[in-house]
Formats: sequence, structure tokens, C-alpha cells
Amino acid sequence: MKIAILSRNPKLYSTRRLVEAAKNRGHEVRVIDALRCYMNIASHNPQIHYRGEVLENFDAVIPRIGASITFYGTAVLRQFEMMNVYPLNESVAISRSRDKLRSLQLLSRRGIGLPVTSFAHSPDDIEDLLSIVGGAPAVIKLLEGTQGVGVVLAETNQAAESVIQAFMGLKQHILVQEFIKEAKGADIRAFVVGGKVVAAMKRQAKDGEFRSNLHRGGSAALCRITPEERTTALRAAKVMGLNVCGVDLLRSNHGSVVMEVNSSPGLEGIEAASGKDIADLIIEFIEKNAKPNRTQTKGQG
Ligand SMILES: Nc1ncnc2c1ncn2[C@@H]1O[C@H](COP(=O)(O)OP(=O)(O)OP(=O)(O)O)[C@@H](O)[C@H]1O
Ligand SMILES: [Mg+2]
Ligand SMILES: [Mg+2]
Repeated sequence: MKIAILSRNPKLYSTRRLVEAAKNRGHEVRVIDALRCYMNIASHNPQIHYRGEVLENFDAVIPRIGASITFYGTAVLRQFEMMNVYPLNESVAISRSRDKLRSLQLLSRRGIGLPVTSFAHSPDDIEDLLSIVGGAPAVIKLLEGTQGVGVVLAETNQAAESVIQAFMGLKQHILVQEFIKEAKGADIRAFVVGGKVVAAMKRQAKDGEFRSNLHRGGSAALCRITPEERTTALRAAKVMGLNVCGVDLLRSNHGSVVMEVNSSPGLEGIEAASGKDIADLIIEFIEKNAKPNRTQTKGQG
């Protein structure tokens, strides 16, 4: 097969591993920077051009689209779909997963357990907004944040109100969540490939920190998940329409709840923790599924 990897940087661990796995399995593989692609869209013969060349005859495309380039990255992916190239994850599913509010609403509609959550833009009654999640302690998040930046734990109602006011001043959407204290600074990442949880890890925040992000000094270790957690992760992946994703769960005293679903989950942490060749499993999934019209949008984006 001829496989394209949409990635801005061939040196990134996940990109390198996918290239390696594809080559090991006998495929031709090329890393393409989505931002450098340009396209002829008003044509019966959709094309993607790249550095003066027309990209042709790809069987599959692996999107590794960073949060900062979601808009253009998904447009390029959609173009591949229009050319009948099989996407590991579809553009519509990636767009859906990048909108946190929409994702939480979709998951909630299908009855998937979530932390009690409220969201707002410019609430006139902050006290009421807070009361929805049972008051402090509460976690307040900037919607645009990544790697734990913009996620704040407010221990008192007063602190929570100040943080919400500060975020309002930034004209941002605000997400307010019950603080799952029982999780003790840990979350679970369940890595899903093609309807199976292929590995899971527990990320533990460093001392004195509640955010388990590895970028915030957290550490990862292999972990065993319960059958319920497995089912929840698979259902969440299905609702989001993602073949490959990282489902992040918090262990709360009302069950394990989904915090977020990541459509371009990194391979480094999970391969190190599990000792598994996840990149190989991803390529294997593509081999089995990369046929025209295998996607929900039938290649129409
Ligand atoms: N409601 C909560 N209760 C307890 N801990 C939480 C809660 N929400 C978030 N956390 C902790 O904070 C960390 C960061 O939160 P979250 O994943 O929502 O934001 P983010 O990591 O910045 O976003 P992204 O993963 O998209 O980059 C989580 O990994 C988790 O450890
Ligand atoms: Mg996170
Ligand atoms: Mg997140």
C-alpha cells in the first residue's frame, strides 16, 4: 500500500514509529505537512498539490493533526477523502472531537458517564453556574487549553468566582467541572484501535499537583482497566466515530467517567508503558480496512 502520514514534523516520536511500522510491513510511506498542501477543489478531479507535485495513488492517510492546525488539517484530510483515500480517522470525526463542548454533549446524549460539567461564555450569575457542579472545589478549564495549561483547581467558591471572572475577561468559553478528588491526581488513558482497547496506562500527577499531564511532570505506568472501563472507552470511541483514539477516564465515586477523547493520541507514553508495538497495530488495522467507501461519509468528507 501507499500510505500518507499527515504530520508537520517527521522527527516526532509518533510519526517516526508509524513510518517504521509501515515500512516493516512492506508499505510505501510518505510524511506530508498538511500546511504545505494546496488543492484544486472546484473540479471533478479533486487533487492535492505539494511542493509543485500532484499527490496521487495513495491508499490510506494517517492524520496526525495538531490542535493548532485543526481547521486546515481537516480540510486537507477531507480532500484526501474526496480522492477516495482511506482515512485512519475521518475528518468529520476529528472536527467533532476537537470541539470539547460538542464532544461532551454527544457523549452525554448517549448516556456515557462524564464529570458533572457546566459551560458558559458570559454568565451573569456565576454563583448559579458554580452551583450546577455542586460548588467548590471545582475545576475550571479554558476550552482552548492543551497539556494542562488553562486547567485550574479552585478550592473555594471565592477562588472559583475570581477564576471564572478572569477567564470571562479573556472572552473565552469556560468549562466548569466537579473536582474528582477521589482520582487522586491520576487519570487513565485507554488507547483504542479499531474497536479494541489495545493498551491502557495510568498517568499520575507529581506531588502537590492534580493535573496528570506528562507535560506537567506526571508519570505513566501500565494499568489494568475494568471491563466497565473498557466498555465505556469503546462506546466513547464509537460515539465520536474514531477508529484510533485515546480515551481519558477519571475514576470517580460515581464510576469511571470520560474526561476527553483524543483523536491524535501520542504513541510514546503508551508504547513505553505497555511495551506494545501500537504503531504496528495501527498499520495492521489500515491493511484490513483501507478500501474505498469504508468510511461513514463514504469518502465525501
Ligand atoms: N474534573 C476533574 N477532576 C479531577 N481532575 C481533573 C479534572 N479535570 C481535569 N483534571 C486533571 O487535569 C488534567 C488536565 O485536564 P484536561 O485533560 O481536561 O485538559 P488538557 O490536558 O489541558 O487538555 P488536552 O488533553 O486537550 O491537552 C487531567 O489530565 C486530569 O489529571
Ligand atoms: Mg488532557
Ligand atoms: Mg484535553
